[in-house]
Formats: sequence, structure tokens, C-alpha cells
Amino acid sequence: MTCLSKEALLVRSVLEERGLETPMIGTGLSSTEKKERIESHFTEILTLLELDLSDDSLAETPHRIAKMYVNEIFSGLDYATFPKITLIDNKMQVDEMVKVSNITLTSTCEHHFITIDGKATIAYIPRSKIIGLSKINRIVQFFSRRPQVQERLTQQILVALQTLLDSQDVAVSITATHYCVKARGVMDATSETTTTSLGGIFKSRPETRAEFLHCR
Ligand SMILES: Nc1nc2c(ncn2[C@@H]2O[C@H](COP(=O)(O)OP(=O)(O)OP(=O)(O)O)[C@@H](O)[C@H]2O)c(=O)[nH]1
Ligand SMILES: [Zn+2]
Repeated sequence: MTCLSKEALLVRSVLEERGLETPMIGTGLSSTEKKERIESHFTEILTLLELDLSDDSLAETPHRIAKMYVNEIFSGLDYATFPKITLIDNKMQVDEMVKVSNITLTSTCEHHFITIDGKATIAYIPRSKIIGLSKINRIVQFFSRRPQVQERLTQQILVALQTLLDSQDVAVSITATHYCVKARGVMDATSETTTTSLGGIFKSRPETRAEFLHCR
């Protein structure tokens, strides 16, 4: 059994308490067992699509998909992959907004299992701690590597950062293209979806909210 970091345990318990955790069941399967089972089911799916798995280009596809699901695009379902978090005392007494824009975000729509491709902007007002910058991108990546709806993804990132920084003063905005909207179904190639989650002063103080939402 993997030992989870104290930050991973804390974030998971707060998300559970708030009803924001991704709905999951426990199977007790190891990562290797999951990959074996997924590979076997994808062999069946591709066969039902009448694809010839003896073709050298397709032969390894079920194995590739299983590896991609467990190790890559859905690795964020496992808190063992939660990033190592570096927090530093705010000795420099920063009390203005720290904002990180244009964070690359690639996730997967849980309704259609197809890509969500977007950007996140995140801000916080430092209190007692400041967080290592790359850790913000890593938290975005962690929660993106799950089947998601954009609204829940935005909230999970907000609450994780609030928990780690021990402050409500965090803001998250995500703008994304959903390939379930662009590449199938309604086939709209131009629309984008923006979701925003604001905490503390970003919610209560109109000037701070406006600075976050409108200043690049
Ligand atoms: N709110 C929200 N909806 C999403 C997200 N990703 C996909 N959806 C929507 O989930 C809905 C699923 O609707 P259904 O009617 O069950 O699925 P569908 O028949 O494939 O619908 P169409 O996409 O309209 O063809 C669609 O309207 C999607 O656009 C998301 O992140 N947030
Ligand atoms: Zn979808």
C-alpha cells in the first residue's frame, strides 16, 4: 500500500467533507491489475468495432490505452500522484495578489471521455505562507488528470489551494474548449467555456474580484 503525503491526505479529506471529491468506488486492484483489465476490455471494444488487432499498427493499442489511462490521463484519481508541495514562510510580507496566468490545462470530459483543452489563471493573496510557483501548475495538472466536468475541476483546484495555503483568498478561472462540443455532437468549433471559483476577499471585495478577472 502506498503511503500518501500529509498534504494529499488533507486535501482529500477537505474535498470529501465538502462533497467535491470525484465520485469513486474502491476496487482494491493494483495499478498493474487495473491496466491488465482495461487492456482486456479495450481488446473487446476494438474487436466489436471490427478492427483487426492482428494488424501491426493496432496490435498494441489496447495495451497503450490501458497504460495511458492509468499512468497518464487518469493518474490524478490516485492521491499517490499528488504533487510534493513546497510552502515558504511569507518573510517578505507580500500582501498583494500573486497571479499565474495561462497555465496549460488538458483534461478529459467525463461525459464523453474526450479531451478538454484549456488554460487556467490562478491568484491568491499571501498570508503566512507562499507556495512554490510550479506547485500551482502541478495542482492544476493533478486534478485535470481525471475524468472531469469543468465546474468541479475549478472547485477542486480552489479548495486544494485554500487548504494548502490555509487561506480563503484564492481565485481560479478556467477557459477551455470541450472536444465533446467541438469534434462531435453540436460540432461547434469556436465556443469556449469559462468557469470561475472565487474565495474570501476575491468574492467579497469587488475591486479584488475585478483585478483578478480583468487585469492580465
Ligand atoms: N456543465 C458541463 N457540461 C458538460 C461538460 N462537459 C460536457 N458537458 C455536457 O454534458 C452534456 C451531456 O449531455 P447528454 O445529452 O447526456 O449527451 P449527448 O447526447 O452526447 O449530448 P450532446 O453533446 O448535446 O450531443 C452535454 O450537454 C455536454 O456538452 C462540463 O465540463 N460541464
Ligand atoms: Zn463531453
